[in-house]
Amino acid sequence: QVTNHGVDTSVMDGMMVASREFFRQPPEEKQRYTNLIGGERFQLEGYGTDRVNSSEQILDWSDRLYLKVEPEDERSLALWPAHPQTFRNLLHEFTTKCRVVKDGLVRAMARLLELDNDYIIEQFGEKADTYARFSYYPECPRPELVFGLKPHSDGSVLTVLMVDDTVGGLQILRDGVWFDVPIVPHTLLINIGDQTEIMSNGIFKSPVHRVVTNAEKERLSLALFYSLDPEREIEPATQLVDEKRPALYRKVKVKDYIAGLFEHVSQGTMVIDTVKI
Ligand SMILES: O=C(O)CCC(=O)C(=O)O
Ligand SMILES: [Fe+2]
Repeated sequence: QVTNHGVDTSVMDGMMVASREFFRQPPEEKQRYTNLIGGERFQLEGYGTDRVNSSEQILDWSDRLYLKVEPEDERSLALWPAHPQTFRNLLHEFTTKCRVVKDGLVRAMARLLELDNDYIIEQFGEKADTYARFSYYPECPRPELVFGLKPHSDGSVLTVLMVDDTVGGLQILRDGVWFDVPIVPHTLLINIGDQTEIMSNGIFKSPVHRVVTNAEKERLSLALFYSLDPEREIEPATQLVDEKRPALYRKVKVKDYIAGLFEHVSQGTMVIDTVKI
């Protein structure tokens, strides 16, 4: 959890208010930004649920808006809500500020690993992808039956997460036990993702987490997933591999890893297991 992050509270609050306003609109308004091309072919970006692969798949109790925010010249502005009017500017502001937070964090992580300060920054590459995922979890009449978001670890290098400051629901798995993540208003939660686990050769671990539903209250969160350039390959840093500690993960193309992630998330399995040696 970071507090002195430099992201203005007005931008944070504004972003939450604008997002809530977007999700509270009637379905036909939100459908303008649908993630189904021609009503059927799934694309990652846009409004809707995850890709549905089979009728057996267990869906999450949530509404999603997924937008690519970086590289900036790859934004699909047509999918960025035009209502409320403040939405686009706030998202631009929020991501600009969070980028600085992320840069500071990955430098600190590189130092902790005794790598070059800029080791992780350089791994990101010129065309590093950042996605924003807005998750809106409506009140759920039968919270014991369904997750807001199934157990998973993030496929990113790291995730910057802004959560509702009145309703909990995020839980993290530690030693086989689920713990509630406490809510501290105006902090940002930082989650280590699989790409850091791989680069650090397992020194950092990406935690498994989930969101439980709530019978009385809706909940909103915004996650920024910072990921390497999809065309690059990722592997443990050579400085962290030797005879005593061999590579624990094989080299993989980032794009393939992310594709695997969505496959596994829909089935409730862990993609990181596919690259473990
Ligand atoms: O809604 C939350 O608090 C968590 C969201 C999350 O874990 C994700 O989007 O990957
Ligand atoms: Fe997550």
